[in-house]
Amino acid sequence: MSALTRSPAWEALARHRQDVSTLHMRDLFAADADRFNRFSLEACGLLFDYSKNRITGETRTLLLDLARQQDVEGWRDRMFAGERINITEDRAVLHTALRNRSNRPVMVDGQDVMPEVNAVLHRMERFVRQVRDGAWTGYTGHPITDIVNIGIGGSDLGPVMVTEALTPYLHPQIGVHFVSNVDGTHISETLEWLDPETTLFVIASKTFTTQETLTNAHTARRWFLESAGDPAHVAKHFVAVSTNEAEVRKFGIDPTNMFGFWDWVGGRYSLWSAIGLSIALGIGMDRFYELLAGAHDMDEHFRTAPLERNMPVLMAMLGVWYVNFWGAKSHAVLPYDQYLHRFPAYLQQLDMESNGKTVDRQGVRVDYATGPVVFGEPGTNGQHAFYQLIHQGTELVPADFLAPAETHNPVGDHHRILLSNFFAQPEALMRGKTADEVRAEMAKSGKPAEAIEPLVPHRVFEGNKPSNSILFKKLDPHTLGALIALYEHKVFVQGIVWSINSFDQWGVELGKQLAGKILPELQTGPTAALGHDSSTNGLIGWYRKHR
Ligand SMILES: O=P(O)(O)OC[C@H]1O[C@@H](O)[C@H](O)[C@@H](O)[C@@H]1O
Repeated sequence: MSALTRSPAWEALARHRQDVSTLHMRDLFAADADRFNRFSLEACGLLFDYSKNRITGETRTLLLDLARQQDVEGWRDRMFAGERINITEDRAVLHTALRNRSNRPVMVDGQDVMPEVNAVLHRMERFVRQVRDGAWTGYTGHPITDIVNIGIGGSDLGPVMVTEALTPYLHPQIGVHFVSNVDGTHISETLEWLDPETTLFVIASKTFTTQETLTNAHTARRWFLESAGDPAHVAKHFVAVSTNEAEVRKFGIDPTNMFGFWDWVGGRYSLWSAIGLSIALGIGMDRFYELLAGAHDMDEHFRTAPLERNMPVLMAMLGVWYVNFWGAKSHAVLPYDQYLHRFPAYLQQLDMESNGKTVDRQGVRVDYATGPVVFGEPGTNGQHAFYQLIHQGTELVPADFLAPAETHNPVGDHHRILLSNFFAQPEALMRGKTADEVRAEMAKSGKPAEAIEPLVPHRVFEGNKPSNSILFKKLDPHTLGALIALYEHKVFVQGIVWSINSFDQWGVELGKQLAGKILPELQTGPTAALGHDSSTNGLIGWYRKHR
């Protein structure tokens, strides 16, 4: 058994889990009129209601004991202080410095990184202003009408999610597009509608060696040069965002058109860096600063609020409660805001790439579950698809419901209808419907008892299904910044509790290596020998016959 599962705080929670196993939230609410007040808090413009969870006051105390035992506060302070807590890559983890609007010095290896951070922001500011004002023109002297961000993973998911979320703030004359997939369909379908004379490509890659991104970037360059002819025009239409100046040069982008960042910014935490350039080009630099300020507010809350009133910590520990003590294997994120439709996909990388680990920081295999499978869709679409399983299936699926009080699109009764669903679903999950309630309801329809009884089990909802509800006034840049940072810190806290390194991603490498070996094999004739297992040989063989 690991030190964690033998630890006093863990064992106390395991015992407590037995004590509360028969409690139903319906009864907890009935017994305590103040439950909402006791289990909710507001910070950074977000109301976080976690009263619809399988918890009592004692559960919260014991969960926070576990957080303290695992030294969440110490690790948090080490992260903010720029210590190299990403031990397998020997790097600091400082996405918080990118949005440190207080400008407090942040030291890495004895050097304050804030002047460099601010210098890049100022360069971005100048460039963004020129492009948005039309002062930056393409090779025929016309202003830029379309931005294409070419990147993948953290160099795509954050920018695309934020750009979608902040659509109401986008420049009316500038379209922002994203190409990530190496599938030629993605770039072909994007370029189809664009004019090379007025298109600006942002090649976003921390390493500038990512196969998908470079393949797409070379295709974009060929497409551009087919019209522009002279490679000297590339400078007006291609900028790079990267930490790797040598590779940027090799690609043919002048470093004066490069926006840098640093190895202490993880890919999935990079939207706050120059990787956010496409966001800033879309919404403008002032709005981008508001996004940073929202995240900074959440950083300050996370850094200073006592654990009992600390939103990311509470959220994280509730996740630990379900994953480790109730056997939950997944977590649903359900935004009741169409603009947040890429939020679950973004969180999949943030959470699953960070905490999808089997060994602890010392490299020892863990004997407890780590990160859950994260999934989600905007409400109400999800309701008409997979909510059935959440309400009546055998799996326990804790869920986060998110919604704005105010909509950007006040059309008729839409927003009230949307919100009535947002309020109803967590209530239904919590309350459920008993067999007697089903019988009474069906009897009202005049059905005879013998017709009712066989249907009762099918119509019963056990209830007691946990959820968090997060409400905010309006989805604006500041609120979105706070919301993203909330989830970043949640994932951080869970990684600390599980004693894993949340900041590497070795698990993505093996597939890349094997694809590198297979690529040349796809060019050889149908009979060339293949050295894989029989399944992989069979699949490649079939492809070679049918291509
Ligand atoms: O920005 P880069 O270097 O092109 O990397 C893109 C993505 O590459 C993937 O391999 C990593 O798993 C992600 O974390 C990363 O965001």
